[in-house]
Order: sequence, then C-alpha cells, then structure tokens
Amino acid sequence: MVRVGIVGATGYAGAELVRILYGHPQADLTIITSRQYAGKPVSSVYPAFKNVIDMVCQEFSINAVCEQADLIFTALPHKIPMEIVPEMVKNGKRVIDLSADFRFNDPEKYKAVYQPHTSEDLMKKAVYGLSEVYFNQIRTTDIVGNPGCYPTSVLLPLIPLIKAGIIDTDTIISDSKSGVSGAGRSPNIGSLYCEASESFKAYKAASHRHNPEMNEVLSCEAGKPVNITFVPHLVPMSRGMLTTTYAKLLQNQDTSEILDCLSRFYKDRPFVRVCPPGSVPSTIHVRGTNYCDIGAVIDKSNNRLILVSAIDNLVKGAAGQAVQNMNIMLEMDETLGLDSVPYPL
Ligand SMILES: NC(=O)C1=CN([C@@H]2O[C@H](COP(=O)(O)OP(=O)(O)OC[C@H]3O[C@@H](n4cnc5c(N)ncnc54)[C@H](OP(=O)(O)O)[C@@H]3O)[C@@H](O)[C@H]2O)C=CC1
Ligand SMILES: CC(=O)N[C@@H](CCC(=O)OP(=O)(O)O)C(=O)O
Repeated sequence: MVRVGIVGATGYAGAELVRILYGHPQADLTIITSRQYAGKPVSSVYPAFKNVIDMVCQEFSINAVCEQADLIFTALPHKIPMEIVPEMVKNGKRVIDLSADFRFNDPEKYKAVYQPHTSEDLMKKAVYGLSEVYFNQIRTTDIVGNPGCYPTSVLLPLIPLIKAGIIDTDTIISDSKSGVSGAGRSPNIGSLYCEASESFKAYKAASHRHNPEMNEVLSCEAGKPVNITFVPHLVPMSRGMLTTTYAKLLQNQDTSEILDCLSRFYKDRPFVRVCPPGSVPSTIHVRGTNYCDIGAVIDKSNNRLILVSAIDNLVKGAAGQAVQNMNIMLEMDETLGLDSVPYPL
C-alpha cells in the first residue's frame, strides 16, 4: 500500500483523483486538502460521494501533507505548484503535478506562456507524463508533469506516425473540442449555462497555451522543430474531448498501414484503443474511462490523413493519466484503479 495525498482535492481534476484513488486497491488516500472546504467532508462538496467517501478536507500545509503521504498529487492552478513541489521533493516525496508547471523542459518556453519559473532545475528533471510514450522515464522519476488534456489527445495519435516518418510535420492541423469541465470549477463567465449551452465556439485559435506544450514534445520526437496549428473549441457537454488532426502523408499509404502503425506502437499499452478501419471514436465511448480511442481515415483526393482521437478530459486528460503514472512509478499494474468496465452509453 502507498500513502497518497491530493492537494486541491475539491477542483474538478482533484475530485476525479479522489474518486479513482479511493477505489484503488494499492493506494491509501490519507490526506485531501482544500482552502475553501477545510474541515468539511468532500461529500458535502460533491454529494455523489455521500456515504461512500466522507473524508474531511484539510487546510493545506507542506508539513501535514509530507507527514501523511509518500506520493502526492497536486491539482492546483498553474504557477502555484512550482512554489510548493520543490519542498515536497526535498522531503523525499514523489509528486505528480497536474498543472503546467513541470510539463516543459525549456524554462524559456514556460516563461513565454506563463511566467518565469522559480524552480528551473526541478522542472528540467521532471518527466512529461504522457504514460504510453514516456513509460520508461516515468518509472524512475520523482516528479511527473502530467500533460494537459488537449496535448494528450493531440500527441497520442501523432507520435507513432511522426516516429515512423509517415507524415509531413509541416502540415499538421489539430482541431479539438472540449467539454466545459476543462475550464475547472472556479466560476467564470464562459462556463455559465447561458454562455456555454446551445453553443459551440472556437477560442484562442493559434494562441492557446497548450500549443507550445505540444510543439515542444513533437519537436523532440521528430528531432526537428515542429509547429502545429491548433484550434480549441468549447462544446456544450460536461466532460469529454474529441480531437481531429489533419496532416499530409509523405507517401501513398492506405488506412490499414496507418492503423497498423498505431496498433504496433500501442500493442502493450492497455489504454489506447485503435478503431477498426471505417470507424472513428466518440466521446461517449470513453466517458469516465482512462481510454484514448483513435481512428484514422485518408482523404485520397488530397493524400491527407485525418486522425480522430477521443478522451475524457478529466480522466485520461488529467486524473486517470496521473494515477496511471503513479502505477508506473510504483511498478504496479498500469491499470490498477482504472479498470472499471465502461458504461455502454
Ligand atoms: N479540468 C481539466 O479538464 C483539467 C485540469 N488540469 C489541471 O489540473 C489543475 C486543476 O484543475 P481543475 O481541477 O480543473 O481546477 P479547479 O479550478 O476546478 O480546482 C482548483 C483546485 O485548486 C485549489 N486552489 C485554487 N486556487 C488555489 C490557490 N491559490 N492555492 C491553493 N489552492 C488553490 C482549489 O480549492 P480551494 O480554492 O478550496 O483551495 C481547487 O481544489 C490545473 O492545473 C489544471 O490545469 C489538467 C488537465 C485537465
Ligand atoms: C475548456 C477549457 O477551458 N479548457 C482549458 C484547458 C484545459 C486544461 O485544464 O488545461 P491545463 O491543464 O493546461 O490547465 C483552457 O482552454 O484553458
């Protein structure tokens, strides 16, 4: 059993961590923190947990968290984890951070998107937690920068094909649609029912903060600079993310060669499911699960590949992938705590 703690347990990603870790057979959830709900049971914030998880939230303190947990999840807004995670690591703790603070390798890139980093050394040591791709590095690290939800859905279909030299990396366009929980639980006008329901909008076209995160990883995998065009959209559903990616093929491959390449790359990875020829994924089929479903179609008239990937932004896009990373770090079965049977609809 490993003692685990969650800092920021009452946000959407934190609550999803509570749900998954509470049911994890090898994790003992010992401490959950929140400033607003300190002293209150998490079930008073999320009534679905009533009589199941009535654990009380504590005020955050480094000492309390380090005393009570050996592996810590931080599910806080960007820019806060870099102030507290170094102290946790100094105390010998292993940390999985869900924010962007430990995702980048290059401090200048982090600074360009967020602000100057206050813990550059640790940032450089951290491993990017895209579980299927960085499995071996995750096993031995003390600090994981869990990927953003959009990057997870964009990178998983692209990386095998880039590594195989199948697509022209100068022609990549990704178009993602996210459920509203992607914006977190803090009140903001864009998440209001009247603003988000019965509407479907693009935002931050070619200027979203996840674009540099994707570019850094893709450039590293391609061994040359890759700059993709990325446009996120908000769709009126609470959770789920669908990404459609377009890229020119370098040769005249057919769909079965693309699907074979993806299937080979992910053959030992239980959470990536490659769709059969002629079908593409839907968010409903991954809802509440840690799966990333991927489908491929070729537009023969343009020799253009179309990849469609679906994840649940709160699970594979955040808490589920974080627990998958914990399993990998602790050399446990990757699927522990994440293997419940998906809802059929
Ligand atoms: N939502 C999603 O789909 C995804 C989220 N993430 C990342 O996960 C992290 C959490 O996101 P999400 O759950 O959506 O956000 P929420 O806004 O829903 O939750 C944020 C949490 O952090 C706590 N918090 C807020 N401000 C502070 C502060 N100044 N100091 C300490 N604690 C604070 C809040 O609790 P309290 O105010 O009570 O302390 C709350 O528990 C973010 O870094 C986000 O980028 C990553 C991928 C997907
Ligand atoms: C729908 C929506 O608003 N999504 C968020 C991104 C989701 C996310 O949590 O990304 P980080 O982990 O990098 O914060 C946004 O566009 O800002």
